[in-house]
Amino acid sequence: MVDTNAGSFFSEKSAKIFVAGHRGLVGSAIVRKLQSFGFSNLVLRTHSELDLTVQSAVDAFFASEKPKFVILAAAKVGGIHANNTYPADFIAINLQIQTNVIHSSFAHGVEKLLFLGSSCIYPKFAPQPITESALLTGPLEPTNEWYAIAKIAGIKMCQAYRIQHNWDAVSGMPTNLYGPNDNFHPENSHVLPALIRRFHEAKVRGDKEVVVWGSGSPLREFLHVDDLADAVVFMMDKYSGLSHLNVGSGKEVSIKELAELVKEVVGFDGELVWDKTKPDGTPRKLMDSSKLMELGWEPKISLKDGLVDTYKWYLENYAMKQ
Ligand SMILES: NC(=O)C1=CN([C@@H]2O[C@H](COP(=O)(O)OP(=O)(O)OC[C@H]3O[C@@H](n4cnc5c(N)ncnc54)[C@H](OP(=O)(O)O)[C@@H]3O)[C@@H](O)[C@H]2O)C=CC1
Ligand SMILES: C[C@H]1O[C@H](OP(=O)(O)OP(=O)(O)OC[C@H]2O[C@@H](n3cnc4c(=O)[nH]c(N)nc43)[C@H](O)[C@@H]2O)[C@@H](O)[C@@H](O)C1=O
Repeated sequence: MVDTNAGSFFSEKSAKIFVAGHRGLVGSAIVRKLQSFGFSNLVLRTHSELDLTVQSAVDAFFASEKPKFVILAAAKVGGIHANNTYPADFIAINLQIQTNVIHSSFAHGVEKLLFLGSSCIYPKFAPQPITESALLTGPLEPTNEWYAIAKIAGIKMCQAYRIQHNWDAVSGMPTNLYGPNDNFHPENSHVLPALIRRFHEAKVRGDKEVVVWGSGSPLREFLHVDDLADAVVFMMDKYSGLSHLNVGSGKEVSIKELAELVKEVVGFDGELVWDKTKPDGTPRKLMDSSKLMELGWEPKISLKDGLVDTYKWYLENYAMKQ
């Protein structure tokens, strides 16, 4: 279902847009993309200025700012270890943030909201490539089911408000993302930034080997965050329907292939050692993003180019400060 309201976003470059989570990997890329298109009235709040888990503060913010559009890129986010270690945080914080932001957006007259979920919403053994219709057809991957349940609730909340109130809330489900402003924490980050940092630090120290988690056999689909930001702005303009939409590159690599590529880009010339005591997680999660692609969006940045760009960003902005 595609609504007739679609297509007006680009004609409203001075409309007030609240980008929640604007300092994160995704939020910062969305801000860059909106600014590059000439959107000039962005409302931004850091976590310490506005804690989105506090319902009264969120409601007061919407009552006074009254944004016209909302892009929800604030969440408790992390890789396989963080999801597996802090399940209470992942379910509770995400349910709180998204419930507060979605409800207050509706209550204070926001015209359109875009919610971001993740490919982990799908069953662990969903048929590949995964279509939107695979949602709620089987058990989830245990390492991230708490986060996935919160994200599924977010999709359903957007759908419920559309059905009951005819309100324009849409959901995008990105695949594994990477790029500038990623989280490079050694344990809590996702695989790609974790490996950039580990290979870089090993190169600097002159180590002979680098430890990589799991068996190396899981397959993952990676998308550069600038492509995701392009999809988000595209959806704000062109999409207004009940179904969530997958946002992926359509290309997958094994973790072993990824590790070899990061090793090459960073210039580490030692060996890889696999720590099989660490979980592999989902064996494969390639999404079918044809619904979004048929509307006219396409990814542009290859994994190799994106990795080179992200390692450059890491060297200039992160490694320098350690
Ligand atoms: N990274 C990925 O690979 C993927 C991400 N996504 C989705 O994209 C969205 C953004 O993720 P990403 O950019 O990677 O995450 P980041 O951790 O990089 O950024 C999250 C942002 O949310 C803010 N935030 C967290 N808690 C609160 C709070 N209580 N109040 C206000 N702000 C808060 C953070 O602020 P602060 O840092 O100050 O706490 C930060 O700016 C999420 O919905 C995520 O599920 C989906 C698929 C893959
Ligand atoms: C986006 C997605 O991200 C999470 O799911 P995930 O795809 O499993 O994420 P990941 O990037 O952490 O791991 C991918 C693979 O890579 C392997 N791996 C090797 N070495 C390291 C390593 O050093 N760090 C990490 N994190 N993983 C490593 C790791 O063992 C796994 O096999 C969800 O929890 C959830 O947040 C979500 O939606």
